[in-house]
Amino acid sequence: MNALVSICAGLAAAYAFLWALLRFTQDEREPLAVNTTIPFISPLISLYSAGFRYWSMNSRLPIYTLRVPGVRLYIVNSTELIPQIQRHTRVISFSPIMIRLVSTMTGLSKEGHETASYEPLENHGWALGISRTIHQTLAPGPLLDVLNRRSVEYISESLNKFALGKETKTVSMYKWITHEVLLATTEGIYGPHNPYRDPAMIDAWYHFQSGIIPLLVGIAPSLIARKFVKARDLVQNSYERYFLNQGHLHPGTPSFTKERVRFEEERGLSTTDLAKMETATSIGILANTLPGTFWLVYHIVSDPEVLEDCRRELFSAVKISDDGTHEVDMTCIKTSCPILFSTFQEVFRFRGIGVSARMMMDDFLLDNTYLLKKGNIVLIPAAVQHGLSSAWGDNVHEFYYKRFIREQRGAKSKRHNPVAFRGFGGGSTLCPGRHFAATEILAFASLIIMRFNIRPIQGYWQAPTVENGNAAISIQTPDHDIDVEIEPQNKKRWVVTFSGSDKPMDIAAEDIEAREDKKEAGEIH
Ligand code: HEM
Repeated sequence: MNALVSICAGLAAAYAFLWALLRFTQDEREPLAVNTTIPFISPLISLYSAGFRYWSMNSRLPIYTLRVPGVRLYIVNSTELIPQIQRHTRVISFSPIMIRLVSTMTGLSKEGHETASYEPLENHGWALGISRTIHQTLAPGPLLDVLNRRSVEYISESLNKFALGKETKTVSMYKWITHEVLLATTEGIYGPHNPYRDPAMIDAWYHFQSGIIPLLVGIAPSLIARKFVKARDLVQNSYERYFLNQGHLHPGTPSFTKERVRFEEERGLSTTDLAKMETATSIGILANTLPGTFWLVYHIVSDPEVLEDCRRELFSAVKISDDGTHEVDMTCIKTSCPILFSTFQEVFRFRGIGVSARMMMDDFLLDNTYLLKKGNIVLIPAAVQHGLSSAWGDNVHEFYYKRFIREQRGAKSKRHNPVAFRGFGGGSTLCPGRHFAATEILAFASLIIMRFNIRPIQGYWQAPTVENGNAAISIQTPDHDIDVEIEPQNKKRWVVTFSGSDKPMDIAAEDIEAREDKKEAGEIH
């Protein structure tokens, strides 16, 4: 009995202490602290149990604080606050977070970590320098065209082979699509020595990807995340062989890879650390592109109206010669298929759940109202923006494939606020791979829907649930696969080309703004 009383008294004292600690350390100018029933613990329980749905459950306040052990999380819901956060890149910075993520996830050496941590807010430091190199080599234009062309060629050749032989094939749709796109992406990015040509590397990568969160926890990974460490080491060893064999220097390897490696080597990074860095980069390159392609194909083929509209639009861009050869330039598809492009954007709105993270480098009064304290973290969950009826209308919770077509809303009606579209993040860390990924995903989906009929084996389409997704990925992943029959529509010969273009697509708010600025300056019409 006495023991029970002592335990209860101890718990009550601990609770009172935590309550007082939270209350007296929370400045009243800071965003309101919520979920404080058990101070510092309740948010962890809620986040663990609700997963990505937690953010939408708390979307009423413009901004709020979650107090968790050791740090405050400032969660931003208001669309109006987002540009203000993205403008102040020195005070509200991504660089320290990026360095920590890369270092912890990959087990970078001490010297590698020092190199990566050098001057994180300055242009000559590693973080901003590598980001600049990546953005330059992935910007629309000739360098990106090389990358896109190789991926499109791979997709076209692979689908040609797939269409040969047996009339109808049965596949697990998610597994098949992600495998095709993984190879198309990495063939483009790593050139003729692509390490993913080895099936063991592919297996190891999938395994590593599923363990990012345990690896990021960073506490004794070789004990608590043993199997993921093993998979990560296999991926790293494979990359190390690629660099030692100078795969990155092959003339068929694009500037995106060449220039990044040159930048890292100039900073004295060892080949082992280079391979570790590349292991982290592989997540950015692949983890969202694979499920993104699956969802686009799924949302088109599972709805006869969407399929019909997209097919009609796509076939108007195909040239059919006298012998029946079908010829298509994927560059035209990007620019002349507004329904398909709107469906693509709707996929990333409807399925996009990324959370942009920034570190407070100093105290800052946001919007002259909210005090954000140095050393804490700002989070912008895309799921909140994507679920705002104020931004998207009453049908916000439906998949509406024509949502992004401007004419759809009438000439006079207002376009949706592009800032509320966060499928590719925003601000200084807006995904630089969006144009590459969009081209590849659109090319794959286009060829699939033009060349094949896809039917679910169970006789009807049922959207997979998405409860067990990977918190490190910016888009939902299906909990189970869908077995489908794929049948070629005809046996015609297809010639697929990619002529290239330096014209960016209107994917993010920043793309639209840049185009409108150019129009105003008379540079385009
Ligand atoms: C459908 C595919 C993709 C999606 C949905 C996606 C999404 C995102 C998101 C949400 C961010 C974070 C932005 C922020 O924090 O505000 C990001 C950043 C980034 N993405 Fe992507 N991404 C995709 C494909 C790619 C590809 C193919 C590459 C490379 C070839 C790439 C490279 C990067 C890099 C390097 C960053 C960090 C940017 C920086 O630090 O400046 N992404 N991406």
